[in-house]
Amino acid sequence: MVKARKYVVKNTFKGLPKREDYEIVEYELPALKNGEILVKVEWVSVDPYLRAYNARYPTPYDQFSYQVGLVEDSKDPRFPVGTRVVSHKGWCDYCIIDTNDTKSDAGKVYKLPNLKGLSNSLGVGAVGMPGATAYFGFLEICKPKAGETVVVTGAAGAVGSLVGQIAKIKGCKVIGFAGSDDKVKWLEEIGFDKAINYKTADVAAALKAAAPKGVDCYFDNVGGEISSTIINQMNDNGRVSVCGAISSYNDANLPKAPILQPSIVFHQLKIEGFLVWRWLDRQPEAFAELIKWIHSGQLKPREHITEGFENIFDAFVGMLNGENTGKAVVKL
Ligand SMILES: NC(=O)C1=CN([C@@H]2O[C@H](COP(=O)(O)OP(=O)(O)OC[C@H]3O[C@@H](n4cnc5c(N)ncnc54)[C@H](OP(=O)(O)O)[C@@H]3O)[C@@H](O)[C@H]2O)C=CC1
Ligand SMILES: CCCCCC(=O)/C=C/[C@H]1[C@H](O)CC(=O)[C@@H]1CCCCCCC(=O)O
Repeated sequence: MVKARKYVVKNTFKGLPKREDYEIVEYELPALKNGEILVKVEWVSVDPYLRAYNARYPTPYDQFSYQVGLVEDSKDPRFPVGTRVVSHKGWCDYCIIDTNDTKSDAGKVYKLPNLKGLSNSLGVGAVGMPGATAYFGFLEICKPKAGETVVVTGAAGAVGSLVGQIAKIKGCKVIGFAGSDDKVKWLEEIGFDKAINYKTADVAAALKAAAPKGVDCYFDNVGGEISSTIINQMNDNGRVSVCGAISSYNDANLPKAPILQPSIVFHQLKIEGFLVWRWLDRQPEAFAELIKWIHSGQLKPREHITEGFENIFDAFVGMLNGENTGKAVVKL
């Protein structure tokens, strides 16, 4: 018998999630049935959607999330012992996965792509859901052209830092907004043409100075007032990819932001939201390209690593508070 631990969400969050909203449950895993695998979890992801989706699920529920793990026992010949898998089984140290389970909206378990020597943690980051989000959400919706000006918010995070670097690969001028001077410094080191600390700058004036000819593409990770300010500086036929709205995930009531309709109409903007699942069947294409760019040095994924099962909650809240530069992951 294998003893396992998992985080159970006990409460619907109010504001920033609190430790007492979670309980760590220890239990014994049952024997494997046909079509099941036993996985020792190695990397767990903490992501903004864990906060954003909380109100949709009646409590208690097991904290879902992406994870990378090693198959230690198997009753499915497609996943032999020793295989590394990516699943959405969440914050736990051991789990049993039904390989045919399609219940999770986040998709079925799959084999970790061949990362050709890169860290397996990238399976929940640059070569996982956040990587696919940056790749498809930017390229398919913004359809950037070389020479265009691209703005990214949440620029030093998992998705934003990849979007900015992909935009540079495509020959664009890239401006990023992030929440600290250290993040700004790193973004300029990895090739952003300009990075701006949105907590200390006059956002409208700083953007006007950085993009005097206006903005062609905006990849929106945060929503709220800063997004309205950016959209109000867009050029004719500009494209906005709305990826998320982390500035409001802890708010019970949505904050007000300046009106956008005049800019949308006069500049004939296209504003489109997306969920990365739209391109699930094309995920291997994104992963192959992202791995190639990382190996060639054109894409530098950074990770903010927390160690230990007991520290997953702190890593989650830390990410919501902006402590991460790059992808926030937990090593078990
Ligand atoms: N549509 C889709 O399919 C998907 C959407 N997403 C969305 O993409 C966005 C980025 O996710 P991800 O890259 O994983 O997370 P990040 O790695 O970017 O981590 C979250 C970051 O958000 C920033 N942040 C926190 N509060 C605020 C605030 N009030 N205003 C502005 N920024 C804030 C912090 O950076 P800072 O220090 O700069 O404030 C923090 O580091 C999220 O909105 C997420 O929900 C992610 C995956 C898929
Ligand atoms: C305004 C809220 C926007 C939230 C955007 C966001 O971060 C979305 C993330 C999803 C992404 O499209 C693909 C995912 O895996 C994320 C959602 C996962 C849903 C979990 C469902 C739980 C389950 O069925 O097990």
